Amino acid sequence: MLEELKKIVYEANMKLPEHGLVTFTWGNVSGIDKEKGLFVIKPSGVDYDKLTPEDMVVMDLEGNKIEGKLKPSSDTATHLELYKAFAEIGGIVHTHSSYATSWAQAGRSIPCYGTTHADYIYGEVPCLRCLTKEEIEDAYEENTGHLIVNEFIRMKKDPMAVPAVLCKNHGPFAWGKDAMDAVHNAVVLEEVAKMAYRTETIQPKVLPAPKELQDKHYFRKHGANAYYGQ
Ligand SMILES: O=C(CO)[C@@H](O)[C@@H](O)COP(=O)(O)O
Repeated sequence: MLEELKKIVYEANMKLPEHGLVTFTWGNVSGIDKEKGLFVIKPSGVDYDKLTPEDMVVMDLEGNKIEGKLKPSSDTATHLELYKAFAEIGGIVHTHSSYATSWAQAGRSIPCYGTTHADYIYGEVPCLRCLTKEEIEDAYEENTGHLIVNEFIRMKKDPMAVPAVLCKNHGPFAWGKDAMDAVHNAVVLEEVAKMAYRTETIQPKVLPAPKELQDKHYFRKHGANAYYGQ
């Protein structure tokens, strides 16, 4: 079932250690088949060097395992809530990548300090609050998904213009139009987090890049008037 998607999601997962975004098994990637209403996700706690495409787990949007001999990622319910809320999302990545997680642990959103960030992410990468005691104790992963969805709606953020978020005291989630695009955005997020940290270290009083510059770089690559590339 979904052999092609399993292969793509497997390959997307393997990009995480390749890009230095995961230590041990600290991350997962999923991808959705929107027509079938099914998504494929990495199994929980399986070493990347032992992972195969056949190990990928197929889930439906009600949280039922449809195929796979292994347990799905412990973060499956978070992925599920994002897929249910945002139809544009085709792939999701969760990691504990070092710089993005450091910002999340500090409870800081990542300001847009330059065009590297603005080329991919419109405005800051928001850091959301930590879950409450009740939210943690009851359906933790599902509540993480609810928080991301509710906060994006409250902040009127388009998830395709801001394809990443930081969960306080936890770490980043990134997403994209498919699994590989989500990995691409997770790599960008980590680079941007690293650069922002260094920027504040070199100049603690630094301000975000001018709005006009952010707009120019974001919109020359995205939307109806984009002209970047071939
Ligand atoms: O957040 C955590 C662990 O704290 C998980 O996201 C991470 O270890 C990956 O878990 P899975 O192996 O996908 O279940």
